[in-house]
Amino acid sequence: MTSRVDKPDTDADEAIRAALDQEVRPAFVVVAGAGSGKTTSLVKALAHVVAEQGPELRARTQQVACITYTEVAAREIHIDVGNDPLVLVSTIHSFLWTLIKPFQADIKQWVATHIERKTSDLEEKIVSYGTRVQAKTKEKDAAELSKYRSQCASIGKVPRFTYGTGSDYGNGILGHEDVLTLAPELLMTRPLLAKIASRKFPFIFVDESQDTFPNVVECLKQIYSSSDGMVSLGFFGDPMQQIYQRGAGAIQLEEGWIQVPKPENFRSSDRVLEVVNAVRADGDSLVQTPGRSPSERNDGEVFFFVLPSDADRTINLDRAREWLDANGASGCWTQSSPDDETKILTIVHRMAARRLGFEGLYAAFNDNQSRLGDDFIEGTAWPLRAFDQVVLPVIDAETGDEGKAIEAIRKHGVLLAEDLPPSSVKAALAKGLAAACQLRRIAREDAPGSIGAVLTLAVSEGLLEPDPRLAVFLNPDGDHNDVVISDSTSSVLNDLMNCRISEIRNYRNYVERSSPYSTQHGTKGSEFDKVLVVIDDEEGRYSLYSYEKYFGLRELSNTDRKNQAEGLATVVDRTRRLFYVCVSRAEKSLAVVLFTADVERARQKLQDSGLTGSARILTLADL
Ligand SMILES: Nc1ncnc2c1ncn2[C@@H]1O[C@H](COP(=O)(O)OP(=O)(O)OP(=O)(O)O)[C@@H](O)[C@H]1O
Repeated sequence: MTSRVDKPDTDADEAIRAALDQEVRPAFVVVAGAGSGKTTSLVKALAHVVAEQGPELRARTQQVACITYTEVAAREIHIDVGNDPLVLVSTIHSFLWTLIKPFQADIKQWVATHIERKTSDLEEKIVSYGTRVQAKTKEKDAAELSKYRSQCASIGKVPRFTYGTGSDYGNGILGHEDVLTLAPELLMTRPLLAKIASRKFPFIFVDESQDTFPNVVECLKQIYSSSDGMVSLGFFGDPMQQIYQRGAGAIQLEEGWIQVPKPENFRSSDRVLEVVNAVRADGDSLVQTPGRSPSERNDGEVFFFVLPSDADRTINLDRAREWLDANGASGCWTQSSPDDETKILTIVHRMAARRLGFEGLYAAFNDNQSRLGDDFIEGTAWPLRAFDQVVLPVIDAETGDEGKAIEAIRKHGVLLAEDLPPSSVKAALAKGLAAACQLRRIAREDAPGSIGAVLTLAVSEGLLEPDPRLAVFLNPDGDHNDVVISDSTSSVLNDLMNCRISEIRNYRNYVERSSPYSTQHGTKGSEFDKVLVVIDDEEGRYSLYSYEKYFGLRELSNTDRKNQAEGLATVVDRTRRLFYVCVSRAEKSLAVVLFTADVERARQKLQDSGLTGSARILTLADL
């Protein structure tokens, strides 16, 4: 087991263990700030259950469930507990699917009702057409209606539903979104299912609970309450770090639940912690105390830069980094090696996209009025999954590691499917390797449109079993012809096809943190020695975030005021939370660079805001 398990115990760890060891197990909620060791406490709790109750749980073929937000986080936690199969660490989607997949009849019924609802909604729309409805819209609606009717006719014949990323009901495939709606609905309405789930998983822990969907939280509560004290349910989260729009935020405690505080911050130096607390003061005003022992504490350092948002941004950002090199106490801020300890956090925007070479991709997702634009910024857009799963592993295999390419094709394609007769394997392999060579050639040439070329080739040669939405886009009359995609999704896919393949790699490097740049979203849960947060609203193009509004440099819109009056999350709340996540990633040193039109006004506002603590605020004149 790794060092997270060996970290010294806190009061919280003792309180959690006491809760886990009770005969009638209470639910508990660990609510604490950034760097307080929530994930560490979760890992210690898992290790405790394995050590104390492992043999009993194994004998009853029960498992300990741990739900995390990403597959990367799931892998890390599983390693922490020695990859013990007793512990099932998974994302929300796959955990929910594990719970419901045996109940195929219930799933089929849900799907039938779901399609019926969509059909009747559309029928209603069609009968109430006004005189101004265009022929194109009528044609589109009629085509959609016939697809729904065809889906309805097919589902009776589906032997078993499986789970992919996008749905194709007629072919028995449920998508991510379906599982997120269907599983909570089944667990809430069928008491037997919740009971069975509680028997299988007597311990259920949720990390990053603030970003878990509210209906999932409700169904976990249902599993807990249906178990009569046999299930231990624990949430580990921080409402201030909720950065996904659909997250639950704070978990409401029910009667008899225990709230476990963790008041310390073990991550950040004193100066950084001062800013972390200042940013939080306007939110829920939770104040953290330094958690490290006096011998391990250090002052650290924080700098704020206010620079003009003109054409010289990139040059001036470099000047700020050079200034930090020369004047900061913590060494080099300018190296661009992936191993370097400086992390540069920017929000995904056109400027970063231009600088890092994925501007076309950025435009495809953000200029088509599609919800996929938000997913792109958050790093979760489904059309890009095919690249992680197959296209990039196959292209990367050029260096001689053909094994990884074959493994990816076997897992995500149809060419090397498990049921392939042994006599056909050799020919299929040869076909796959030839297609892989072609993919690499297209990638090397990297022409505009190479994304469309690689996807079309990977699908037609069976290297990739596409998401049904991508499949119907590429081949409207193919196997997934009943799948409906919206106009905005079609526009995104159209523009995506025209991009260069290198843009995907540049974007991936960026969101996956392997370049010195990271997205402000993708950095959640991580920590770095030195953090540079780059803030640039780019003329206020986003609706979700605005640092200018957050710092009081731009007026709130009428919608913002309306949201505020109704007690809904505003752009300022969302930006504060994102900023909190960013500044709290720093262990030793933090620098914040704000690009803005009126430097002097911004400098003054920052000064008055109290957010900068005792940090220096510098402008171009100081560099
Ligand atoms: N009890 C402890 N004693 C000393 N160091 C600790 C302790 N618990 C955690 N740490 C260290 O503090 C840092 C933050 O821990 P961890 O990632 O678990 O916090 P977190 O609350 O989950 O963070 P965040 O919410 O910001 O992602 C890590 O470097 C971890 O090793």
